This record gives sequence, C-alpha cells and structure tokens, in this order.
Amino acid sequence: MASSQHLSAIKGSKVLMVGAGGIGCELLKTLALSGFQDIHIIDMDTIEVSNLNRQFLFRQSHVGQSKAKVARDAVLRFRPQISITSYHANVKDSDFNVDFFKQFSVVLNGLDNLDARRHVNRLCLAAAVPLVESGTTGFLGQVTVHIKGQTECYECQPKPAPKTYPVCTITSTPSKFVHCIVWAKELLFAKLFGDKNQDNDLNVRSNDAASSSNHPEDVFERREDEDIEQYAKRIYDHVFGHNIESALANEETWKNRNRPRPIYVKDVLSDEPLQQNGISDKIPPTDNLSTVSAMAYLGLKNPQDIWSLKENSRVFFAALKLFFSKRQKEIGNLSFDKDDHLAVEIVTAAANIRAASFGIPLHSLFEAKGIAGNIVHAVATTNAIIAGLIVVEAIKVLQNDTKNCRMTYCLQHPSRKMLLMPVEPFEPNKSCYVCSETPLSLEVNTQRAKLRDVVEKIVKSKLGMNLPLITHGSGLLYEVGDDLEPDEVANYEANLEKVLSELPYAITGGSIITVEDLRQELVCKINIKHREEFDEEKEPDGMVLHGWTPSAAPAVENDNDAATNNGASTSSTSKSLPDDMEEDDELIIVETGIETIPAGKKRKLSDISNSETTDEKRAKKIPEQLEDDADVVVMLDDGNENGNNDIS
Ligand SMILES: Nc1ncnc2c1ncn2[C@@H]1O[C@H](COP(=O)(O)OP(=O)(O)OP(=O)(O)O)[C@@H](O)[C@H]1O
Ligand SMILES: [Zn+2]
Repeated sequence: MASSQHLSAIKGSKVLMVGAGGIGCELLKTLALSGFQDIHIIDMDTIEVSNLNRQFLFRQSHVGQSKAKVARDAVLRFRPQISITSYHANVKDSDFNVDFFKQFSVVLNGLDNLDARRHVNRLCLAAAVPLVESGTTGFLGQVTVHIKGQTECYECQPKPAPKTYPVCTITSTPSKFVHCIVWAKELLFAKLFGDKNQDNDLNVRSNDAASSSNHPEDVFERREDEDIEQYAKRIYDHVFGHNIESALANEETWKNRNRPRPIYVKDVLSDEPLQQNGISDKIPPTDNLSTVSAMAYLGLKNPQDIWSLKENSRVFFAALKLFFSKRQKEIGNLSFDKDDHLAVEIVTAAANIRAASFGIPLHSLFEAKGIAGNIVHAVATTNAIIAGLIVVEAIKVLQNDTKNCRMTYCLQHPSRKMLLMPVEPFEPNKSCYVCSETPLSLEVNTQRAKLRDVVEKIVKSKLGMNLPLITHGSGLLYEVGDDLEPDEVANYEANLEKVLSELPYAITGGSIITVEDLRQELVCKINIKHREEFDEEKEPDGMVLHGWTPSAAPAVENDNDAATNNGASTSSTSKSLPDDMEEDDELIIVETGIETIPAGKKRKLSDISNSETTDEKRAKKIPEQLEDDADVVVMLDDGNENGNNDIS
C-alpha cells in the first residue's frame, strides 16, 4: 500500500517513458495502476506479430500500428481519468530536445539499444532530470538510477564488449556448435556472398590439381567454365573435405583432441543423382525474394527438426543455388542477417556439416538461428519484475529519497537466497567524459590520419555522437545538419579527406579540439598528442583515445569452461549456486556475452556488499548493464591471456 507521501509524489509528477516494448508495456500498466496521472510515451516502432506473446497491451488487430499510441489507448481503457500522451517517433528526433526533457520529473527507459540509451542519458544530464534505466535478457535484468551529480551517469561505467572467440578455435578446432555457427556466418557466408576483397581467415587458396596455373587460385572465385552445380560441389568438397584433410596433417593439433572427419559430396549424396539434391536447374516458381527458401524447395517443413547430414547437405546445395539464381545482384554485398531466411538456412546447414565433421551434435534451424542471431528469448516475467522495480525506484526519486535508491540486478539463480540483488548506486566517475568535464586525449599521427578517421573511429563510434561539430580554436572544421549551405557541405566534405596537420586550422601535437553534439548538448575537449607509429594488431584504429573508459576486456571464450549448452547460451548462461553459500564463496553472477566480465572470471559476493568504497566496488565490478543489442560475436586473434588452451 502506498503511503500518502508516496501518493502525493506520484500524483504531482510528470513522467516520460522511452520505449513501449516488452518492458514498456509492463511499465505503463504499472505506472497507471500505481496512481501516476501524467505519463508521456515515446516509441518509434509499430507492432509486430512477434511482439504479441509478451507485449500484452497489443493484440493481433493492432499489428502495424504505433506501439506508443496503442499502448496509450489500451491503458486509458482501464484508467480513463489519467493523461497519457504518445509520440510515435525516434527519441533522437530534434523535437525531443533539452527543453522537452526539462518538463519531466523523471525519465524511465525501456529501450533495447545502446545508442538510444546513451542519447537519453545525455539529454537527462543536460536537462538535470533523473533517469531510471533498465534492461533485460532472458531471465536476467537490471534497473539503475542516474541522478546528475549524485550517482553515476549511464555512461560512467564501460559498456560490455562483444563476446569473442580465438580465431584458431573457429578455423581449426571447434568444440561447440556455436564455433561452427561463427565459422559458417563470419567466414564461409562472408566468403561466398560478402565482399570478396575483405581479409578472412578461411583457407581460401587452393593448390589442387584442378588449378591449372602456377598461382594458387581463390577457391571461392567461380571459374568461367563452371556451372553453379559444379561450383557448389567444389566449394563443399573444399571446405568440408579438403580443408579438414589438410588440418589432419598437423598431428600436434590432434594429440589431445578428437580427430575430425573430412566429408565429401560423394560420401553423403552418392546414392542419388545430383538433380534430386537441390542443385538441379529447376528454380522454384516464386519472385518474392523474401520467401525464397531451400527448406520449402526441398519439402522440409519443421524448423525445429534436426536434419541429418544428408539433409543438411541438400539444404546447403539448394540454398547456394537459390542465392546464385534468385539473388545474384546481392552477391558480393551481403552480410549475415538473422532475418534473412535463406541466409539462416545456408548457415545452419554449413554449421551442421562442420559439426558432423568434428563430432559435435547437430542442431535444428530454429536453434541455429537463435545462436547465429544472438537471440535470447525474452521472458515476460523478467520484464514485469523489472518494470515493477523501475516504478519502485522512480517513487524514491520523486520523493528525493536518493540515499535509498538502489540499482537492482535480477539474477537467474539465487545468491544468498536472493534473486533480486540490490546495490547502492556509485558516485559519478570523475573521468567520465559525459558527466564530468574531464578532457580526453587522443594519440594520433597528425601527419597521416585524416579528419574522416577521427570523425568515424572516435567521435561517432567511441563517443557516440550522431551530429558532431568539430572546432579548433576559432575555426570550424566539421559540422553536419540540414540547414547547411551547399558550399559549406562541400567544404566540410573536403576537410574530411585532409590529414589533420593540413587542415585549414591545422591540428598538430598539442592542439586542443572541441567536439560537440548539439542535439545531445554534449561538449568534449580533446588534447591531441602526435605519435608516429601504431601497432596494427593492438591499435587497429591507428589512434588511441585516453580518458575515456574503454570497454572492459572482451569476453573471451575459454574452452575449459563448463558452459556446454549452446542453446541461447551465447548470450546467457549462469551457474546454479548452492543455497547455503558463504559470504565469501566465489560465484559467477552471470556469464553472458553481454556482460563485461570475461567468461570464467569469478567475483565474490563481498564485491557487491555495501560496506566498500565506491572505487573498491567499481574496481571489482558489479554485474554490468545488459544490452540487448550488444552481443555481437566476433573473433579475436589468438591471445592466450585468458587461459584458453587452444593452439594456433
Ligand atoms: N531511438 C528510439 N526511439 C524510440 N523508441 C525506441 C528507440 N530505440 C528503441 N525503441 C523502442 O524500444 C522498445 C524496446 O522494446 P523491446 O526490447 O521489447 O523490443 P521489441 O522491438 O519490442 O522486441 P524484440 O526486439 O524482442 O522483437 C521498442 O518498442 C523500440 O521501438
Ligand atoms: Zn558519467
């Protein structure tokens, strides 16, 4: 029961909700039922069928309509007396500027991407409006409170780096299905359908007899006299047969591992004419590219079935054939997309054939899609719990009861018999470039790097600015915006191509440049330090930004790890804890691709006790934010710092 104090704080408030999806629907309902009377909602999306299982304010008949508006209408039906204002728009639109934010008592985020979260954080700081931030991934979730000058801002803590795998695990010694998926989508798919010129670790050179010249040729290049059937067969034999055969030659590798088995077309499809294996000339009668499907072509219906090696091989051939016959124009420009059905089919098939080779259990298309797309299935209950906690924290904020505000982590398994772990908010990070005025510094070769490199690699990618404006002294070097004259646009474009030291207001060692984003009301100063050389591997940007807390070491997979189930585990696996755990027992709170804690690294319960100083706590790290969109699987050049025992 809310006290009268609660109620008056609630009634007098005006709140902004950003996002009306899984968390947002729950949140709007809970706000309305808790007595909030003036609620504004921004969401840029329309309702999709896939939202209906958990975004309970939406029904089938609403598909295609604005989420913000339908959510508003649904809640007004049971709370007609309150005021709900909906905006079907992107929160990054210029209408939602600092003045817009200033009208609210508190802002509540139910977003699903880092970019929008950072943007809202910056506007809340500029408008000095408290922010309650949230996120969920499957059974995991968190709610954090950010009050300017009193607690950390959303960006004070480094954000999770993508999960990575050692290259040699992917290219030579896969031991889990996820390794096969990463191989299929990052290497094979990219070689077959992506930019051919891009470097890629797949063994692409061939010295086999068919290659007539002295120069080893790129096997992925289709030969002039080759029809698609022959091409597909040659690729299959090369990647699943020949490559494995050459890997087997390296005896050292297989000393403590199971030897893989090379698979050739003739072994799998020998008893049938190739025409029946999906590589005949017959093309299915559909012109709708989005429905081109190898499964449909082959009469495979259930995506949850696990196909045999033979079926996977047939899907591989059919999908390859369909790409070349139906989607020829896209070849060379494609990158894997989990919503591209044909891409998922060929990646599933290729991953399964490779898995068969290495004695790894095969998976269904449904499972493979989840792994390839880093999909963690949403859990409606987690969203409901998190939404409830957002309201609990919002009420404390509205009552100015900051000292009782908590960041709360929703765990999958109990820790000290708790599933909800409260942590005191940290103080602002004094070196955060977003909420403090600490200048950043940039080491760069000012005689080689172009302004474009600084804009793309630093200002946009690292500092998260969307509409940057760059000045040096009194000179404006770069600006974007709709209201620029054509000659200004041309001038700034020309500047982008100039090296720093040759710009009209030359940037050299010792220069201080100012970078700002007017829409985010964020201004940063960057001290420039000239440096001649950069390590291509360790410093691939060719420049290094300091003062900005970079992402923690990427989560590198460790083969010794007990996590073996690959279902959705690329993104979320935690281990169960004994109920009678001692205070100092080691535990892994979450081991997930969206976490900053390297997999396998443990933390102690006492790390999150309230008695420590902020810095101590920060140093040891508490559970990190969950970012739905941050879990990109990438490969990492083999570094053994994390104790993986792979050989290269
Ligand atoms: N920049 C933005 N401006 C406004 N709304 C945004 C912005 N970015 C994300 N959103 C909204 O945040 C909501 C996040 O909800 P949720 O995480 O449930 O995602 P979803 O798209 O509804 O579902 P799913 O991604 O699981 O299919 C979405 O409705 C999305 O439209
Ligand atoms: Zn900060």
